[in-house]
Amino acid sequence: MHMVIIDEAVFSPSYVPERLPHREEQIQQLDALFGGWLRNPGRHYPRVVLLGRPGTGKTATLRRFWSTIKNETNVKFVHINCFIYRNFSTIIGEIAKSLNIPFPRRGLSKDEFLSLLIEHLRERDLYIFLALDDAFNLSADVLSTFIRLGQESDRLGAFRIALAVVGHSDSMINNLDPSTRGIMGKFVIRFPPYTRDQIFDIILERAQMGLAPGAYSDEVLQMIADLTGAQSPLDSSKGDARLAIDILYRSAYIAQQSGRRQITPEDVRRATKEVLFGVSEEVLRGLSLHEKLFLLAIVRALKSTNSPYVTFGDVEDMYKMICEEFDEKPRVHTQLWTYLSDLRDKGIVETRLNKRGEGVRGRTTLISIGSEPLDTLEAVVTKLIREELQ
Ligand SMILES: Nc1ncnc2c1ncn2[C@@H]1O[C@H](COP(=O)(O)OP(=O)(O)OP(=O)(O)O)[C@@H](O)[C@H]1O
Repeated sequence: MHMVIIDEAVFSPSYVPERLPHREEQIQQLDALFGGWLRNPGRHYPRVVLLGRPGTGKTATLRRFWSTIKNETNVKFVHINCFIYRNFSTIIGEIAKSLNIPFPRRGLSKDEFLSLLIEHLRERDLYIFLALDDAFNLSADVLSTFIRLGQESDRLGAFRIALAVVGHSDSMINNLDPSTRGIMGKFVIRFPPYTRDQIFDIILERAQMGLAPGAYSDEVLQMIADLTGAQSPLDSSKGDARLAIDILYRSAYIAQQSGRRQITPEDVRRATKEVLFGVSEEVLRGLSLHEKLFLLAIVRALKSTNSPYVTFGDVEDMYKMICEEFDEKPRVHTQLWTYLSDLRDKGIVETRLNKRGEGVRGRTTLISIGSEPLDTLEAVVTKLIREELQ
């Protein structure tokens, strides 16, 4: 079998790459808030909230930042996954475990546990950089406890704790009582959803590290980037690098299992179908007759090429042929553009502008379908058209 994937490890969820493209600013902000304390800890309480939707690199950025610092310091990094550890006793237990502190499992009050922790830090002259990841899983009460712990840890002479709280949205902080909210106050670093171009850079680096040379083309990476990247920061469902990397890996796997050396657009469609919901038949049924004919034209035009994209012009030609086939009078050019934007809004097709556009009208908009194998889509759309014409 041809090896398409040459390094599985770079696709594992825990892998943190050397470079994190497009997160330079966030790393700098972390350094501004924590760098001084980490290199010479104790004199104040550094704290931050990292906010961004899933897959925007919050955890990776935190880990990358830490790895640039760790050798210079007597601080320990304690990372708590709050999806798994949700209540006070399991979190304090995890902290104790990662510091090798022998802790009684029960029998102490919350305050006694906290005092014991601070006491141990003082005795061993240790400091901790505590990351509460996915902290929206915690109750406001538990989250407040750890935010205040840092504030109060100087009772024994030094601020022994730095805190990073990670979440998806402002509501995690807004739900806290005003005085605790005040402690986190203005220390917020935001992680905007990755745009298509940014996702492209990220998966290109991953492909260079993990896939055989020649196994991937720019076009295939672009296709994944278009599917997963945000078109604007307001695009609320997109911008997830984890999803993009996952689709890349699955596409590579499918190519490899099929005994091919190269990932094809159809591999990407199959891979995407595994991780996203495909287009539902209900949505297709709701399209007008000519919108269905136009969609069928996109599908057929894509099938006739090996490229992930076709131009609007190609589709228009195909549409006219299909109208002839079904004995329908073609709709006018401008109407077709309306269909296209509707199909895009419904998530059935993606569009992008051809950067190397030759400037010929209709040749500059590229259309692709990433979420559904073309054969399935063609069969369903054809069936629906026939039903409607009967
Ligand atoms: N800028 C980047 N460069 C390279 N890889 C990245 C980048 N951002 C994220 N990734 C990768 O995407 C995946 C998800 O990133 P990460 O776990 O940091 O996201 P997150 O924002 O913490 O998500 P969640 O909120 O779901 O925990 C990881 O595999 C990570 O390595």
